[in-house]
Amino acid sequence: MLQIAPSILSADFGALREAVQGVSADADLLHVDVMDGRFVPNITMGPQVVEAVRKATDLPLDVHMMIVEPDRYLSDFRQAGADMISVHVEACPHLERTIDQIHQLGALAGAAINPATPVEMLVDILPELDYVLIMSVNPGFGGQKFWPRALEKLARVRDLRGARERPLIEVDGGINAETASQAVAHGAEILVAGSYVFGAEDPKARIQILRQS
Ligand SMILES: O=C(CO)[C@@H](O)[C@H](O)COP(=O)(O)O
Repeated sequence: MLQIAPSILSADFGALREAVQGVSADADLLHVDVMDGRFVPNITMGPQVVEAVRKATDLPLDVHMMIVEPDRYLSDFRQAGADMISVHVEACPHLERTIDQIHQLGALAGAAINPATPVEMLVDILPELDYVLIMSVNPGFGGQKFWPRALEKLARVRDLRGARERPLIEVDGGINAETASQAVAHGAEILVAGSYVFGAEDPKARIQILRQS
């Protein structure tokens, strides 16, 4: 079943609780973008924000770590309420160990890859992943244009997975009504959407549109 994960990066941080509660009945997950100004050229939120969001909703929190040395912070984010944690292949020299650490903490583990990173990097670790996060923009900012070649990458992950149910396939960046349909047709099962949902007058209606994809 298709899951919709609004990204709070595009929410009004001055009214974050209201923004989160406004989508909680309609979304399946909440996506939380953690950026450090090193792995990506932007700085966003830390465990305190995750803790505040945790108190505002019962939805599973899908924390996307766009940081160097994520191993140092996994436990903090898990304690703050992260249910799913994805780390970047490009930031993890010992990805298998990092994924194992996430599992030891009791969270679902995902591997995220930038547009320029081939999905083949994941072949040997695929059976250990709960989800793969295909970036369809270069990470760092909301509101960017969908990178069409991400579609081939989604299809390649689906092929690599074969008949197995896991890892689930998540896509993030530039998702709107049109790109959502294309992404789902190529294998996406979790759609992350920031500006399309939180930039709208009626975020709930936008979630319903994405669900039709
Ligand atoms: O990780 C990121 C950006 O790096 C995303 O999660 C953004 O939050 C998606 O924003 P939109 O492209 O949907 O506006």
